[in-house]
Formats: sequence, structure tokens, C-alpha cells
Amino acid sequence: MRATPMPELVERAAAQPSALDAAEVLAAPGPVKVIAEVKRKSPSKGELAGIPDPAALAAAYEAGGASVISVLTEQRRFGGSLADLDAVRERVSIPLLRKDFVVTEYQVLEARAHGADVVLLIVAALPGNQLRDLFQQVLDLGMTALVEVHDETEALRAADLGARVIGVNARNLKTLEVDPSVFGRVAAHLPDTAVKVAESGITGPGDVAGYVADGARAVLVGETLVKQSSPAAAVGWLRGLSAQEAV
Ligand SMILES: O=P(O)(O)OC[C@@H](O)[C@@H](O)c1c[nH]c2ccccc12
Repeated sequence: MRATPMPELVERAAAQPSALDAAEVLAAPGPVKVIAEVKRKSPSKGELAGIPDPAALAAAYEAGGASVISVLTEQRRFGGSLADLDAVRERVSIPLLRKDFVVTEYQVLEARAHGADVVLLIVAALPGNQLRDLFQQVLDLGMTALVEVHDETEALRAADLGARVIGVNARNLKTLEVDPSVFGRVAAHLPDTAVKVAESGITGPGDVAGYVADGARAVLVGETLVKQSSPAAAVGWLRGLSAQEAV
């Protein structure tokens, strides 16, 4: 696909309705929040689910009580696209996260132009001023950054930025192994004011409850949700809610 010229992207971003405040949504009182992911495959697990209709899956997540939808737009390793983001944006009214390896201003603007409210910024992938510059751009566009960290040093960089939403990824980017003990260790270095999100390898309500006990306000779940026959019910199940309480 040919890249959209920058001026056109600026115009498209400006024509979007204002970004939704995902930080506020995630910080709202009540049971743990779920960021539900549209994810077809991954480098660690290969093919997860075909997802012929990503908008239908996202609508099910929303109906089941998800607070934010994460859409992987990376093509090669995750099988996603900006077309998935567009389709999901048309269908759901809750905040949308563009999940990709975002390293340029172009990608941030592209996220907004396609209706995203949140952009993932991976601290490990953004040395020096690059993290600060992209973070500022996200704020300037009225969006929220989900700043992802893996260890204590990265946690301090995220805290220094003043990030309102910080994700701790339990999956080691080099080995691709998940270590659930990472969250508690790293979260202890994050400010109370930030919404803490536990990411990766969550298989059921037991995992979620463990993370909540360690200070998580939200969980980001892909694989476990895309494999369910009823993704709507699965969102409530992860939150530890009965069918009546779930929505
Ligand atoms: O499918 P899981 O194990 O529930 O993981 C979801 C999410 O945490 C994972 O997709 C993820 C977290 N950070 C990322 C950065 C890039 C790509 C993917 C990710």
C-alpha cells in the first residue's frame, strides 16, 4: 500500500472527532478494566485466530464490558492492518488503541487519522529524546499514550515523562517468554497517579486477580480472548464478574 502523503494525513487527523480520554476511562472506579485485543497471530505463538470480521469481534468485546479495544496494525508478525483499525472504529464507541511498533511521528499521526485514541509507546524501542518527542506529539493530538515498560529502569523513564497510563509487559521482548512476577516487581517503581496495566500471558480470572492485588487497574489481553467462542462473555469472566454484573 502506498503511504498517504503527510499533509493529507494532517488533514484527515484534523477531521476526526476529538480523541476519547482513555486514561479517564481506565482510572474510573469499579472492577478491573479490560483492554481487549484484536490479534490474529504473534511471533511467540504463530496463528491464534482467523478473525475474518475484526469489527464484529470488537463489538463483542464492547458488549461484554471491555473498556478499551486494542487493534494490532502490524502486518508481518501479527497479521493486522490499518484497515482493521478503520473497521473497528466504525463499529465501537469506546477508546481504541493502535498497537504497533510506533517509532515515527508519521505513525502517531496515522493512528489519529484512522480514529485511534491511544498509541502504544514501547520504552525499550525509543531511545533518548525519541520517547519524549513522540509522547509529546501524542498529547498534542489529544490522545493518550500507553507507555510500555519491562523493567525498573524503563519504569523510571515512563514515570519521568509523567505518563498517565503505564503498561508492564510480562513478555520478555528478546526471549518472548512470559514471567508473571515482572508486574509486581516493576509496578512498585511506578507512581500511584499512573494507571497500571498488566500485559501479556493472561489466561483467566486467577491471573487477573493476582495482578489486581499487585496494583493493576487494567489488564491487556489478546490470545485468551481471541480463542473464546464467546468473547463477550469472556471479558466478564476475566473480570471475575457474574453474567448480571458484567456489562
Ligand atoms: O496475547 P496476550 O499474551 O494476551 O498479549 C497481549 C498483549 O500484551 C501483547 O499483544 C503485546 C504487548 N505489548 C506488545 C507490543 C507489540 C506487540 C504485541 C504486544
